[in-house]
Order: sequence, then structure tokens, then C-alpha cells
Amino acid sequence: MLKSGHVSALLLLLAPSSFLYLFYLSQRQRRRPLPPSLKGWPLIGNALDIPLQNAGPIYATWAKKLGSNILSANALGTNLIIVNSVEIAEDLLEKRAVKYSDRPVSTLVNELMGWDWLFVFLPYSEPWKECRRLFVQHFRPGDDPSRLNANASQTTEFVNRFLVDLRRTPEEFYGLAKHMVGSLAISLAYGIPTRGRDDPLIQFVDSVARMLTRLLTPGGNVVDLFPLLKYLPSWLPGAGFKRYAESVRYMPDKYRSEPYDQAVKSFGNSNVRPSFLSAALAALEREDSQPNSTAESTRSDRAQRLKYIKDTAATVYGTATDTTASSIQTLIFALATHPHVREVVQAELDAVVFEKMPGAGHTLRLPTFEDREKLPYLMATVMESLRWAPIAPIGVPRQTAQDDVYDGYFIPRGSVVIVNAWSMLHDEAEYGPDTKVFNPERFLRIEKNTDNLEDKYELKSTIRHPGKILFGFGRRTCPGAHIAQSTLWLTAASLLTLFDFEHSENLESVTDLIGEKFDAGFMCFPHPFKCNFRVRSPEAAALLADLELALQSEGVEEGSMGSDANL
Ligand code: HEM
Repeated sequence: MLKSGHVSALLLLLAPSSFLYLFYLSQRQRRRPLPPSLKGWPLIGNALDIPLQNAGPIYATWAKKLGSNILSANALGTNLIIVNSVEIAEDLLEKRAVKYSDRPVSTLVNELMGWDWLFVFLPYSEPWKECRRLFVQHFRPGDDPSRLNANASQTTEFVNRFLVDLRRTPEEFYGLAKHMVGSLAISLAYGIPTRGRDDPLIQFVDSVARMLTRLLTPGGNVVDLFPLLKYLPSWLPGAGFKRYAESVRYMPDKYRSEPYDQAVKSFGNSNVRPSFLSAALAALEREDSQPNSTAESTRSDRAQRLKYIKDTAATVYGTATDTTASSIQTLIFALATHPHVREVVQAELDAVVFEKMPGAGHTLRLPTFEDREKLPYLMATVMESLRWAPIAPIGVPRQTAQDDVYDGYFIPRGSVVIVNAWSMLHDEAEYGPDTKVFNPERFLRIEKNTDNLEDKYELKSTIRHPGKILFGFGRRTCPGAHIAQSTLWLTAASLLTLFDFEHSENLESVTDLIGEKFDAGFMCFPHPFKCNFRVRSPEAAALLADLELALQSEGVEEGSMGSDANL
């Protein structure tokens, strides 16, 4: 919550215009009420109630208290609409997409710090459409449904790298997950190799993501609640936000230009792969070579298209890394603290990946995307980790582009819309009882009369896949969902095939771990934790040794990868 001292120091400045805004709003909504809301204070409204931690569960409590799944809150004149059910999210964000596909402009992050070009933040506009088109065109899932992700071979290679690194330094698993996803994201976006674990690009994207998620938590900074503060001179006491913004203003350009320049310089080198950037630039070249491409207007259009390509590449690398790494860390935490689940998944995997040799003995292979259908318990475990501790518990805020009326309630233009994914993913009507407990079996139909794993478990088709909520609704739904989910699945499958691992505590009977063991701000992920990893079997050790050799012979050994990544 905002500190009360902070708020009162600003009240003098805010009071007159805040009063005018509330008066203006009351005139517009004369005939219809806003959705139910907690009682606020004069002038500051609910500013002191807006939660910065655990927002999902807290908004769910408000919904229960007020008896409505659509709520409103007013924070210093900013109107928040909080959506707590799937039905309302679909009604508004899908069926009325034209009104609900905008994003709020963060005065601090977008205007003062200069991050307004990242396409996740763009208003619903032509530039957004162009960036999204570029993204989807390149990253659309493959035609073969078993692959989940058209980039399966790169995903497999980076997961393999992770497994080999994990055997060498198991105590570093938490950072290794981030390194793996960061390297994959840079490779998909730019095709360039990364250095070892202290790769500067990955470290930079990590620090930027942490900074932005902290500042973008709705209610998380006072200048977004009251944008007129941006006009304060930066030397004024209380304008520390402005001095901070100036000190980090160099970041957006560094973030967008360094990997781009590096990639463009390295095109043609043997260690540079095909990527979003190389494909988009090649398409641009092809368009340029069309007969009518010399006109002056085409040249300025080209500069604009080049900018969209550069912005989209940077968005890929920014949006993929922290989100997917956090979801892997969450899944490892859940498996490490729930030994029963781990054992069942490992038994299921063993039945698929251990193959009998014609003479005697067995060979072990790594699972592939083609095995997905044969591993329902594993799939249920991955789904449960997305549901149990959703890494984006309150989504990414939207903004209404027009006034609207829903279920008799007035929703003013310019309202910030918060989609409470946590509440939807903990809805007992959909997911059954005890939704705070990690229990993959809620997604499974279980045949009690057999011990044969092939026949025992089947995924229920009647229960909503958590990804349908977690990755958003409507036109701005996450376009990288298939990449995130396939990376998560393959990491879990490979990890459980080769390693045993456990947390020092068995937390199977604990019903609410999130508040204690997780950072539950705008993004939710486990605090760094200790986990004991061991290679599972002699066959697993042999497979890891083979993997290491194969990676070395392909020239992707740690350290050799980034020898010319001169950033
Ligand atoms: C577990 C991992 C991830 C989660 C939970 C996640 C979640 C989200 C959510 C909730 C949104 C906003 C959707 C909405 O407004 O309805 C979003 C947007 C976005 N995500 Fe993801 N995401 C993940 C991984 C990824 C990956 C791997 C990529 C890229 C490869 C990506 C790229 C994007 C982009 C570009 C947007 C902006 C879309 C737009 O504004 O049109 N995300 N994501």
C-alpha cells in the first residue's frame, strides 16, 4: 500500500484537481452506479487499500465481502475495475474487445523512463497491430500439434544445456533456470549466442524486468496515480521519482540497441542462428526489392517498419525471460516440496523413456514433445503449477477506450482494468475443493482398479486449462504462451527423468505456501530456496555424459558460446 505519510505530503497538491475529477465522474455516471467498491476516504478514495503484495487473494476477499465479481476502486482519481470471474473477463475483454484492448499509460515507466515502445505497453493502435503481426507471423505454433512450439529444436537444445549445467553445479539451479530461458529468448529473438552464467544481456534483462514489475504494480507508484506530479521540478523534495527516472533513462535505448547491433554485426557468423530478427529483416529486404520501392514515401515507411522489427525483437527477449524462468522456478519448488507428486510423475516417465534392449538391460532416452499424450500425470502437474501459484496473478492491466455499461454498472472510459487471474484459478466451482493445495489430481480422471500407469490416469476434458486464464483474454492475450508452456513442460519432463531433488521440508500438507515462501507482487515467484539435486540412476549419468559430449561437439559448450558476444 502507499505509505500514508507519502500521501498526506502530496494531498495539498492533489486535492483541487482530484476533487474536480471526482465531480466530473459523478456527473458522467449520474444514472448508473460504478461496480461495488470498499468505502473510500474523501479525495484519496481507496488509495490506502490498494494492495501491492498478494493482490490476487486480497481482491478475491473484497469480491466475497461485496458479493460481486466485478468491483471498482478509486485511487486518487484513477478508477480501477477489478474482474474476478472468467465469465465477466470473457464478456468484457473478448466480446467487447474494442473497448477493452487498450493498455494504461504509466506516466513513470512509459513517459518519464522511456519504455513506451515495448509492444506489451502500446495502446491499441496501428503500431501495436504491426508489432503483434510481426510476432505472431514468426512465432505461430507449428502445424504439428504434438510439437506445441515451432521452435522445438532450440528449446530442446537449451533445456539440454540446462541439464548438463545442473549436473556440474546443482546448487545453482535457481539461477540456471533463468540463464536457460534468457539464452533461449535471446537466441529466438536475435540468434546470437550468450556467454556463461554472468552474461551481461541476461543480467540486464533480469534487472529491467524486476524494476518494471515493481514499478508497474497497480498503485505501486504515486505518479501513476496522479500524473500531474510529472510536472514537478526534479529538485523539489518529494520528486525523488523524477530523479530516479532520469537516472535510469539510458536503459531503454541500451536494451533495444545492444542486442540488435550485435546481431546485425554477426549475421553470417557460424554461431549465429536463424531468428525472429533475421527472418523479419530478410522479409523487409524482399519487400524493398519490389519494383515500386524507391519512392521517398517508401523509404520513410521502411524506417518505420525497421523500428517495429527492432521494438518487437526487444519485446520478445524482455517478455519471455522473467515470466518463463519464474514459472520453472515455481514448478521446481512445487515438485521439490511434494515428493508424492514427484514419485508418480517419475514412475510415469520411466514407463515411457526406459526402453528394453533385445538382449538384456535397458536404455534411457530423454522425453520429447511427441511423448506428451503418454504422460497425463506430468501434464496435470504442469497445469497445476500454473494454477496454484500463477506467476502473473493479476495479469497485465488494460484500460477502457470508451464508456461502457455492464450488468447495470457504469464503467468509465480510462478505467484501469485488472483481471484477477488468481481468483479465477482458485475458483472451487471450476477446480474443486482446497484450491490452495498443490494437487495435480484435480485435472485427472483416475481408474482405481488398475496399477497399470498407461490406463490409470486420463486428463479431464471438462476442466478449464489454467493457461486459458493465466495468459489473458481477447486480442491482447499472451502470444508467447505456447513457447512458455512447451519450455516448462520439456524442462519438467527432462529434469524428472534424470534427477531426484527435494526441498529440506515436505510441505504436502501445508495449505497456503504462497504468502510465506513466494514474492507475491505484480509477479509471483518463489524466493530463492535450497534444493538437493542428485542424478537418479547410472543410466541417467550415462545419458548426461553423452549429452555433454554432444553439446561440446556442436560447439555450444558454456563459454565457447559467447566468445564474440562483445556487449
Ligand atoms: C509463463 C510465462 C508467461 C506468462 C504467465 C505470460 C503472461 C502474459 C499475460 C498475462 C499477458 C497480458 C495478456 C492480456 O493483456 O490479456 C502477456 C502479454 C504478452 N506476453 Fe506473455 N507470458 C508468459 C510468457 C511469454 C513469452 C515466453 C513470451 C515471448 C516469447 C511472451 C510475450 C508476450 C507479449 C509480447 C505480450 C504482449 C501482448 C500484447 O500486448 O498484445 N510472454 N503475457
